[in-house]
Amino acid sequence: MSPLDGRPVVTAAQMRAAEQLAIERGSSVAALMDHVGRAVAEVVRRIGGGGDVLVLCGSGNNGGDGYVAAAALKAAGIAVRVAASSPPRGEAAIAARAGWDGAVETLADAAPASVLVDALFGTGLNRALDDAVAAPLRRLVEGARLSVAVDVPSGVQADTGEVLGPVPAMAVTLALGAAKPAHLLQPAARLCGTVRVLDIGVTVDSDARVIARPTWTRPGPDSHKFNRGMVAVVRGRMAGAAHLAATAAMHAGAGYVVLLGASMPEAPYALVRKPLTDDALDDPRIGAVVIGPGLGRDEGMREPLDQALASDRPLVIDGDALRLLTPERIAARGGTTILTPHAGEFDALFGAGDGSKLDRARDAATRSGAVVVFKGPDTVIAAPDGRAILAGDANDWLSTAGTGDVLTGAIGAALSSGMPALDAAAAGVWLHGEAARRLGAAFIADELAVALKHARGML
Ligand SMILES: NC(=O)C1=CN([C@@H]2O[C@H](COP(=O)(O)OP(=O)(O)OC[C@H]3O[C@@H](n4cnc5c(N)ncnc54)[C@H](OP(=O)(O)O)[C@@H]3O)[C@@H](O)[C@H]2O)[C@H](O)CC1
Ligand SMILES: [K+]
Repeated sequence: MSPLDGRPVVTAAQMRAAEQLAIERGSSVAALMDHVGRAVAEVVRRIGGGGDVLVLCGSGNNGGDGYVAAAALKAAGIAVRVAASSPPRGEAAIAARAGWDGAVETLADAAPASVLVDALFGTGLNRALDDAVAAPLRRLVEGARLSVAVDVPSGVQADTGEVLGPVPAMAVTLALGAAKPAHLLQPAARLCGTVRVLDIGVTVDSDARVIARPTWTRPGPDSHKFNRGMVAVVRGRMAGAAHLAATAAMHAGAGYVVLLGASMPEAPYALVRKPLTDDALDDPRIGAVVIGPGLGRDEGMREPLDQALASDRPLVIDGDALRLLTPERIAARGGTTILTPHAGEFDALFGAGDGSKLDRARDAATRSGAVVVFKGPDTVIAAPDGRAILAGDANDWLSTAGTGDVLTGAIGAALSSGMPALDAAAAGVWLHGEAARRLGAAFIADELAVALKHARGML
């Protein structure tokens, strides 16, 4: 059982393919199910505190895992009961059911136990839970001290993170073999509780991963202000937003941050202020140009945006600037570009779509040729080559003005240090998330920008 950080994220189809490969190499569905069920039982035994257990089993292989787990718990001396929504159907699940020598109660009649194991539906969920399942599931979860979902909470669509029906929140979810998008994407992720990956003896790989603590070198004896990273932030109509981004870039560890479009010195004096002259972006030491926070969407702001797009410097584009662009225009730029849209900006730029957030972010990255940071309560970072990084579990208190500007600045700092774009975007998202976690509640964006330094100090 291990935490999610840096682990592959696979769809149900990818998981089935990995399972198929394991079978071709000599395993079988029954052997995998046996492995899974025993591993689930071991975790439940460890975290269940010796309490009695009720295992809910569905008709498919998720239910099969449940029967094996129940038998293994019983063999370990735990008081365990089983209730089923319907009889097992597949060969392996039928065999697993046969390995359980106790009674099988109906869901509607089952009494709660201190530990509930939800093995009703996993990656095979294909429609909303009907009331005959949803109502007892809720009652039994509410009646339990601890609820553990096998693979995904039943009612959660593993690939998209959609929640099909009124699904109760679980305390722990044991992701089998690898994380699925639903463990990171909202609204499903909120229902998973603590997610741990359970090794099931199947090798999985994917071009999507869970965000992990970044590798971001600290300053050394050879460091100076320019080789630590120089960030140029273009100021627009709302000076405060660019100021927040610039402050964030400084506290994320950039060596030199210049605010372009301002000339009067004011605190903080470490922030260099210069006018946005025609050659302001030509300085080859600039490692990242940040444009968009508080830029303004009026025609007058097209000029600085054109200047930024025309420069050969790596670019981070946020906020208002995203409203003045098209994916084709960004793709035509060439060079390194990172876009940081929230849902409204994303829809305006790429169109509203009905795919999963992961699919939509990937599609946007392909179309724009940019790394796309599709931010929100869950954040998907996608690169044009198909790689993706998922960050769940954001602090809800981030839903306040200016926190997006801080993220843009943090990403600018990472990019200016010379990291590849996807890594820089992920480093900024990680730093931002960690700073917010440390601040706790009701913080403001100004504090978040400063708190980046504490998160940076952890690296
Ligand atoms: N991936 C692996 O390596 C392993 C995974 N295991 C476990 O298997 C499940 C996936 O099992 P699967 O049998 O494909 O699917 P489910 O158990 O999730 O669902 C079974 C069937 O249930 C029906 N269904 C779907 N949604 C509903 C609903 N809302 N209400 C009622 N019934 C529903 C559907 O059948 P239909 O014919 O009725 O459409 C599903 O097919 C995975 O999550 C793991 O837990 C293995 O144990 C081995 C290794
Ligand atoms: K389940």
